[in-house]
Amino acid sequence: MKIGLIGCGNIGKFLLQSLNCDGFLPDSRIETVYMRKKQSFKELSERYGSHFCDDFGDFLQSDIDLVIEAATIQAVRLYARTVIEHGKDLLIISVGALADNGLFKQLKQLSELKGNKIHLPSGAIGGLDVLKATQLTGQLESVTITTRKPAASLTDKAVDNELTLFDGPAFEAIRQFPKNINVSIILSLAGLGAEKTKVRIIADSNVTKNIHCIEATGPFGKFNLNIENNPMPNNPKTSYLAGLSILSTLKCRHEALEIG
Ligand SMILES: NC(=O)C1=CN([C@@H]2O[C@H](COP(=O)(O)OP(=O)(O)OC[C@H]3O[C@@H](n4cnc5c(N)ncnc54)[C@H](OP(=O)(O)O)[C@@H]3O)[C@@H](O)[C@H]2O)C=CC1
Ligand SMILES: O=C([O-])CC(=O)C(=O)O
Repeated sequence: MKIGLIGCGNIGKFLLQSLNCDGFLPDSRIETVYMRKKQSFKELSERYGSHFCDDFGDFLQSDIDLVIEAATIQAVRLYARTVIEHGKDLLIISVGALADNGLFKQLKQLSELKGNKIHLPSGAIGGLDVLKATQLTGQLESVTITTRKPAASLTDKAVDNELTLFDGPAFEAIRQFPKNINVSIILSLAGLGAEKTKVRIIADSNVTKNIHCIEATGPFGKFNLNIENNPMPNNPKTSYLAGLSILSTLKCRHEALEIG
């Protein structure tokens, strides 16, 4: 699989290391990277062996089948449509962009029309299989996620113990915390939507992990998931699992046997 990557931050570099250097998926390689900081091109291309460019047209013209977005919600807004229009599959990790229902529908319709796939990895959480199964059969009544991160990842304010920064629906949570609560939108897409999915965001001066606690209820029963993620070394806001979930999505793309 020939991959194009948008964004070369924390997750982007993790993917370059995993695919191009460590060879975790032997048939997949990041061929081209689109990024804005031209001054790092030489060093990065020597380290990872990819072609780096700052012209999006050149990026799309390069020999790639799938584009991974690992940048920002704004980058999804800017580039996702064009990527699909050019007949490429697309993997989005800044999935909070899809809280915008108009954009979500547009990308879905466009990919159906072009015969391309859009992949939305589970990111820093799990349990989406449970939500999808129960939602499909009308068995899902409520979904809540409580996210607790080290205080400095969420706020500049001094926090003594813990401070609840947000308590409300997912669509508003991602508007206020676009770099910290993408998980609430993948949860919404799998379950009850961004208006009915409830979110609490807590800045905690006592934790070093990114902790997500999910609770779902309905006639099917009750589901609880508590995940304590180690953060990535260079961006404590982002959990290591988010990067791992992209690798897993890539691995499953063409497999004959599907688990979960
Ligand atoms: N779905 C999930 O569960 C999770 C999602 N995320 C999301 O994943 C994304 C990546 O995370 P992470 O790698 O940690 O973030 P980083 O901030 O480490 O890296 C993002 C990179 O994207 C680049 N970038 C920003 N805008 C653009 C653009 N328009 N075009 C090209 N490059 C751009 C930035 O470069 P520059 O220097 O040019 O600004 C930066 O290097 C974020 O949106 C984050 O919120 C993170 C964790 C979990
Ligand atoms: O990485 C995490 O734990 C969650 C996160 O930042 C996000 O959902 O945007």
